[in-house]
Amino acid sequence: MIEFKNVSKTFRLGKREVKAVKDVSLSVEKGDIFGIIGFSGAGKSTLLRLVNMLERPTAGSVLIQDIDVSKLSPKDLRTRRRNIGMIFQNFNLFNSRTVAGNVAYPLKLAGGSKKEINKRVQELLNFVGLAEKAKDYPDQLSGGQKQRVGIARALATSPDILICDEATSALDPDTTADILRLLKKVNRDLGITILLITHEMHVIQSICDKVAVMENGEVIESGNVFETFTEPQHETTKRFIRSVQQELPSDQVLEEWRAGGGGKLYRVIFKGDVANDPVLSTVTKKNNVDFNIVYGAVRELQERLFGNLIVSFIGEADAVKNTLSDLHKLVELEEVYSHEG
Ligand SMILES: Nc1ncnc2c1ncn2[C@@H]1O[C@H](COP(=O)(O)OP(=O)(O)OP(=O)(O)O)[C@@H](O)[C@H]1O
Repeated sequence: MIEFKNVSKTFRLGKREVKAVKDVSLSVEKGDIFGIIGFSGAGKSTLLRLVNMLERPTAGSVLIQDIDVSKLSPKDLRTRRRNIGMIFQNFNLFNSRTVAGNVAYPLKLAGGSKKEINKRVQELLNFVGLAEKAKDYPDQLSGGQKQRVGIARALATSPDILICDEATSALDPDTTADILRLLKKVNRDLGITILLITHEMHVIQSICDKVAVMENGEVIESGNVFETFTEPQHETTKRFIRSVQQELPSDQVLEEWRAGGGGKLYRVIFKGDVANDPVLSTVTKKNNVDFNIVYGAVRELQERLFGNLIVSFIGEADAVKNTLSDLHKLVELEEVYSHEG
């Protein structure tokens, strides 16, 4: 659907060159929710601007539905752009137009009767849950409602692709969750492929199927979200994952655990089907060992479960040894902390 083939973009500022995107190759398939994550300056916005044809690549090509967009005539470019909806961090609404007026704007540009436009606007406002706000102005809306208008406007011309530029970065956590749910609905119910950029790992974790991690203009890691999350290869990816998933218990929890006698702590990682099974209780029961979950979480990633628990085992030394050996065969296990009290 969207293919970056060895794409580079270099900006020239007088004698200085800024290599914003370096030899990026990525494939976004139809129906994907594809997230590009990176710290500020990584090159994410430049990559998006190459997709909506606001920038041309210095080298390589960007194909959208198999068409090299850098080779299109200005007229074809305008037609193609209608096929790509876009939403922004700061919503970019017209404050002088009503909610309905904002959503109607791209439809008026595309041409169409007043009746058709009104019907479509009503349909879109129903879809985003803002039908009763049609006559309000943007400054009468909350941030989340403004982004809903932005989404309705982006969907007006029935695009195949929706591009989201930090669409939830200006919103509070609850509103972010609402907007992410709406984006998922856009993807599932309308079959629209979504390409988003973000610096927030929880956005990737919540809705993306695939992810690419960018740093210094390069894609340093990419793939399925579940695999990337559970087996990150690059230190920067690990940093992003740590931002949503604490590696170790807090100092306070560790202190309480030390006060209770200490010992050794193990990280137990459950992936996919194993996360549904009572592996810990079965294995510890068999070996006559008790266990204590000091810290941890089981979360859902792409509708699969992923558990990361920090556990201590209490029992005879040999029994604990056997427990560890049995667990090794079933899940990922590593010693992460030791304190002899
Ligand atoms: N029009 C431009 N002219 C010159 N340099 C640019 C231009 N646009 C971007 N850059 C530079 O390219 C690099 C990548 O910028 P880009 O905005 O793509 O990164 P980003 O990951 O989107 O960061 P942010 O999240 O802060 O927007 C930066 O060093 C930036 O200064």
